[in-house]
Amino acid sequence: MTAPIKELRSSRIDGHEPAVRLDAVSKVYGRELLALDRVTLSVGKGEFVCLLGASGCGKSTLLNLVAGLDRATTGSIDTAGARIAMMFQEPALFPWLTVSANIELALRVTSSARGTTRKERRARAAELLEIVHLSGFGAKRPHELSGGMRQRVALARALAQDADVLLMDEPFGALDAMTRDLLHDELERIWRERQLTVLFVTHNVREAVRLGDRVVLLSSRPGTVIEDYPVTLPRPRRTDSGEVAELASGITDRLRQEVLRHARPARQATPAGAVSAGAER
Ligand SMILES: Nc1ncnc2c1ncn2[C@@H]1O[C@H](COP(=O)(O)OP(=O)(O)OP(=O)(O)O)[C@@H](O)[C@H]1O
Repeated sequence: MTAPIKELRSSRIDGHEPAVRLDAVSKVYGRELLALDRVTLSVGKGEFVCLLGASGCGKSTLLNLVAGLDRATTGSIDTAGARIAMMFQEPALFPWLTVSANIELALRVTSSARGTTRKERRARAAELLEIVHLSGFGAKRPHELSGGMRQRVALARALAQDADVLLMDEPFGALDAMTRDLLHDELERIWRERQLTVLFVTHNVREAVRLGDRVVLLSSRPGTVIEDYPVTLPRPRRTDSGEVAELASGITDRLRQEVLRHARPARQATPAGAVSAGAER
């Protein structure tokens, strides 16, 4: 029998050895657009941290900086030599390649798979497809799959990179609630089995509570950490459970307060409807 997830997790999280550490990180775009303002945040090895905040508060910016796709203006980011993979709302698969070939391509540039033969990469791709419950779909093209299946392929491709840290930017934002629920279960299983560290951006407060060990709230732009909620509810959780709803409701109130605080002066200066509704989603 497998041990309850809570027990398995605690031994890895209690040490709090950081996998990702941001220290007073600021990001200025151009001359004066301050997107992030002295963000300090630590994500422990094996921890699942969800990042919430109003639209435009700098969540994607933060992930891009951690991924090394862009540089912080000031402050420091330490990823302790971790291998990092990123997943977006769009699966961004190559449409002319089969599902298997999309994953094999990722394997070709992964150091641990370097020097392997095509046959070995194909076998490894089949294993990864099995992990995301897509056995038998390797020969399909992306357009033959549903949105949820394409996101599973994107997840398999991220796993192909042998990552320790998975950065996820609203990966399930475009999916229907049922598909999203299934993917939550699968992501949780994979996170546990592969001992991943996950930093997960979402606009959906219940999704954050469903998945996270912690839910970190950023202020409206410039983004800075304003709350850090530990989520101690036992796993697996259900998005529609009373406990998840209760905690999510408290976080939503805080988020709404923050959005309104920021929106009031903007309302006077911008046309009606221009104020973000990010917190409502
Ligand atoms: N490459 C860029 N150049 C200039 N400004 C940028 C760039 N990327 C983001 N910004 C600006 O930085 C701010 C933060 O953007 P970012 O995309 O990180 O926010 P977000 O919280 O991820 O938004 P959303 O929730 O809507 O996806 C926004 O005002 C955005 O317009």
